Amino acid sequence: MSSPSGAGKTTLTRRLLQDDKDVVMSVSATTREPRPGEVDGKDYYFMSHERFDEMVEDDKLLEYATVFGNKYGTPREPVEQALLWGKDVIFDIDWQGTQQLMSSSKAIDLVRIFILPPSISSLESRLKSRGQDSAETIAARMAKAESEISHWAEYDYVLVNDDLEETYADLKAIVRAERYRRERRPGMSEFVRGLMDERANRDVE
Ligand SMILES: Nc1nc2c(ncn2[C@@H]2O[C@H](COP(=O)(O)OP(=O)(O)O)[C@@H](O)[C@H]2O)c(=O)[nH]1
Ligand SMILES: Nc1ncnc2c1ncn2[C@@H]1O[C@H](COP(=O)(O)OP(=O)(O)O)[C@@H](O)[C@H]1O
Repeated sequence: MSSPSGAGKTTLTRRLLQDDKDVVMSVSATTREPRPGEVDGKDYYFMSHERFDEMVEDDKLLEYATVFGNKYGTPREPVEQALLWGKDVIFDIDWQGTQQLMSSSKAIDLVRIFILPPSISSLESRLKSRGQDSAETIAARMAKAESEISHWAEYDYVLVNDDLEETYADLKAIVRAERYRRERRPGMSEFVRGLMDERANRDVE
């Protein structure tokens, strides 16, 4: 899931995590400072530039990018573990990370969702009302919004997060429908074979 900063990714993903036990969050590594209330290991793995570079060198990140002057990356191991357990993983990452996941890791079956704000002025007021960034940081995020938004057409789904309840219902519908895609139902061939066998047996009887 990607969006310009402040469009509502964190709010939406937190709700989905609470509601859906088959979904886990990919907790990113970052060199940015924690915001008030953010918890290390839950919101992000906060770390120095040196530690981050070590993770890159050791190939411990599935993707990484520089956003607003800080580095952000997706730790590989927890994602691979969660997928092995049959979980769905949400990535709250920018367009650069999404492109890298698409091109590099064939093991990850990706659904890309882009969240747009209803207007630029509401984006700004949401960043201000979040009350966690300085005026300078908010200005930098607003300046970056246009370039993030320009990547919207690279995504499978695009949601305009005007009414939160409606957007959340749409997000849940997407997740639900995607789970029924034929290619994600490996047990289905066997099930259908069973149906055919049952039918053939009835012919014999
Ligand atoms: N490529 C990449 N981008 C990330 C990762 N984690 C966070 N981001 C992006 O970095 C940007 C800034 O995130 P953050 O500082 O938490 O501010 P936010 O935009 O208010 O959520 C957002 O666009 C995130 O989607 C990551 O692991 N990889
Ligand atoms: N549909 C919405 N209507 C009004 N405010 C919203 C909506 N969605 C999110 N917000 C608020 O906007 C602010 C930014 O949302 P957040 O989820 O932190 O965005 P992001 O993770 O994309 O930066 C938060 O204060 C959040 O409560």
